[in-house]
Amino acid sequence: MVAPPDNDVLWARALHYSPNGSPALQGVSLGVREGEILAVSGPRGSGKTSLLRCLSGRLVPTEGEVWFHSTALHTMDRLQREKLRRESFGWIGTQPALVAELTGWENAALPLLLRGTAHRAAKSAALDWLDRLDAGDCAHQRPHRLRQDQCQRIAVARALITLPPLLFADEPTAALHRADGNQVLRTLTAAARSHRITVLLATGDPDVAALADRAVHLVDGRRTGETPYPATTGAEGRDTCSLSV
Ligand SMILES: Nc1ncnc2c1ncn2[C@@H]1O[C@H](COP(=O)(O)OP(=O)(O)OP(=O)(O)O)[C@@H](O)[C@H]1O
Repeated sequence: MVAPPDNDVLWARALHYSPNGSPALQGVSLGVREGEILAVSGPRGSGKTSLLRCLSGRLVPTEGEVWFHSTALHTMDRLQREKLRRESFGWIGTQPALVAELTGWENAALPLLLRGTAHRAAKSAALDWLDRLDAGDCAHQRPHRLRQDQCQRIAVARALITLPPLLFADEPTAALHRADGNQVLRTLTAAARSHRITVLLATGDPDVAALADRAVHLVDGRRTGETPYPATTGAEGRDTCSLSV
C-alpha cells in the first residue's frame, strides 16, 4: 500500500465498485488538492454518485484504495468511517433530507448540536449561514412549509456550518430551477474558496462544472478525461471569491 502524494487531500487509486455484479466504477483514480473545487462530470449513470460515495466512506469500493491525507479509508471499519465522516466531511445530496420535526435553523445547526456546541452559539451560526444563503426567513419553519429550494439552502447551510475540510456535493442543485440553483452554487463555491474547503462537486451540467477549478469526466464508470478551468474562465465561479462569506 502506497501513501498518497503530500499535496493531495484526497487520493483514490483504481477504484472498482460493482453493486449486485453490475460495474458502476471501473478503475477510477484521482487526486484532489487542498482547497480545490473539483467537478466530477458525466452523463446519467456514469458513476458520479458511486464515486462520491466511495470517496466519502459511505460505500466501500469492491477494489482499490481511498486516502484522506495519510488515512486509508478503504481499510477502516464502519464505525471508524462514520467518525471520520462526522468530524471531517460534509455532504450535500440532490435531495435535502432534512429532519421533518426540526425547524430550519435546528436542521442547519444539527452538526454543531451533535458535537456538543452550546445551543446559543449553534443557533447564532445557523442563522448566520441561513442569511448568507438567502434562507433567513426559513429559520423558524418546518420543512413541510418550505419550497424545495428553501429546503436545499438549509441543507447547504447544514453542510457548511462546521467548515469541513472536505465537502462532497452530489448534484446539489439538480432539483432546483436554474436561477435558484445558480445562486445556491455561487454561495457554496464562494464559501468554499474563502474558507479553503476542498469540494468534490458531481454534476451532469457543463455550466456547473465550469464553476470548479478542474473537472474529471466519467463515462460508464471509467475516467475519460479532464478539463482544467483556468482563472480566466468560469468567471462566475471565481468572481465569487471576493464575496465575504
Ligand atoms: N446499489 C446499486 N445497485 C445496482 N446498481 C447500481 C447501484 N448503484 C449504482 N448502480 C448502477 O451503477 C451505475 C452508476 O450509477 P451512479 O448513480 O453512480 O451514476 P450517476 O452518474 O450518479 O447517475 P445519475 O446522474 O443518474 O445519478 C448505474 O448504471 C446504476 O444503475
